[in-house]
Amino acid sequence: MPPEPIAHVALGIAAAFLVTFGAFTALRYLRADSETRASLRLASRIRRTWRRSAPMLGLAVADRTPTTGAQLIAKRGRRPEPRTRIPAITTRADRTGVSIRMKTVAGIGVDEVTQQARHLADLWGCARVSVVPDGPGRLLVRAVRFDPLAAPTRYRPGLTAPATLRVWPMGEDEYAKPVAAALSNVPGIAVAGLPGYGKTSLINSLIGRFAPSDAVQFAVADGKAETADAGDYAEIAPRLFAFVGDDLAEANKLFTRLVKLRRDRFAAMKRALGTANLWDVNPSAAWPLVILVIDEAHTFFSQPKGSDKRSRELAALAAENARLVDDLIRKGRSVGFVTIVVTQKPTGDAIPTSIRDNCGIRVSFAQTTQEAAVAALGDDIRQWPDANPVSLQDPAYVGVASMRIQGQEGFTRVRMPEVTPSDTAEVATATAHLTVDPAALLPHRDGPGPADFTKAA
Ligand SMILES: Nc1ncnc2c1ncn2[C@@H]1O[C@H](COP(=O)(O)OP(=O)(O)OP(=O)(O)O)[C@@H](O)[C@H]1O
Repeated sequence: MPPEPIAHVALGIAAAFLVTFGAFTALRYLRADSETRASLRLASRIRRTWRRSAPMLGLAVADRTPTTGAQLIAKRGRRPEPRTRIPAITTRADRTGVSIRMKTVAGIGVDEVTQQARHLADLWGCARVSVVPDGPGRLLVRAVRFDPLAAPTRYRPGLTAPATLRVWPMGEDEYAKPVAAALSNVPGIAVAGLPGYGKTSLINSLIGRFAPSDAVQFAVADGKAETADAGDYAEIAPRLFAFVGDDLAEANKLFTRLVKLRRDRFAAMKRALGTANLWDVNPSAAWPLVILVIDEAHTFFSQPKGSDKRSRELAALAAENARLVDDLIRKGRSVGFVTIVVTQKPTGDAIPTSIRDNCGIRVSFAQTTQEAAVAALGDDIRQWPDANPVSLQDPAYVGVASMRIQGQEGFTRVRMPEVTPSDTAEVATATAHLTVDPAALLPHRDGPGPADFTKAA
């Protein structure tokens, strides 16, 4: 074919491609909601201006070594101009902002881009910009248009069982990225914070989310409730296989029963499941994950002052409660126990430090003092002032907690969705038929082997 028609065909193909691409972009824009449209406009601005803004912020390098091609086409006797190399980017917009995938170039990596994060945020008109590695030679830059921590969210649990019990989706971080806490192989979770900042709502989210699964059983000791049929958990009682109020002796009976269950499970598990760790085979209806929530936990552990007979009895019960819960946290992980210790007062005088420090995950809503923040999250929190729960003392931060996230350095603030007691109660009532005492599910010592038991279950 002569050269002219070839050029026409190539131009035609390019034009068709551009028209299709333009139509696709316009359609995507028109179908998006107003928040996503704003993010799409931002993404387009970031791509358009990147070649100019990257060098202005020092995110470009001069490549002085000419390529072979450049040498060949350079005018005789003249050295080719150095090339400016900037990190290549692609963007993806969502409701909250834009995720930018960036390829590193020599000398410009995560540290260099992080140093410019504040300037990038100013340049793009964003609330925040974060930078994390995304595999070798790649970065993920997240630009959020507004502060996700400042906007309360709500979660309404449904009746569908979660796809996995290994993680608990908790909320979103300050870059609107989902945050989940591992439940698998985690012995305990400590939740601390001032009254009214969202601890109960967080527990509602846990119960509401996992109640539809027949592979989870819940027990609650509520130090706020005077009787077992009062307080925050009364309406979800149908989905709890055990429930006690603030009576130390009743709580003692529950913790003793659970330690016995832990031991019996340990004795039976290897034979029945062929493993000493339930997470190797995942919890099931016959071998459910046992979640024990101890709310206002200090009620059950604090030593009363006074030397009269009653005080001495209560002190003995509190010490025994501490010993039993410590046992569950230290030894319960592999047999499928997760103990959640919720308290307004995380300091050593209220919660034994061995219990608190053995909890693999620690979460803190607002705190009034540095001492309480350190007790809740550990000494390292002093080095992360932005995420310190003392700075969360503001009505705008009800529902925001600080925690460590696996694989991420330091502490992160997380916006938890509000889950109302009535929504949780609805799920608990609808799933009440799934409630079973896990002790009743244990195979008898001389009973059926693993295969027979699975059938029986
Ligand atoms: N995640 C959230 N987002 C927005 N608002 C929330 C959230 N969680 C709780 N709230 C609001 O704060 C109020 C108090 O929450 P919650 O009862 O969970 O606090 P708490 O820390 O358990 O308090 P207490 O220690 O007194 O039990 C709720 O009634 C609700 O209106």
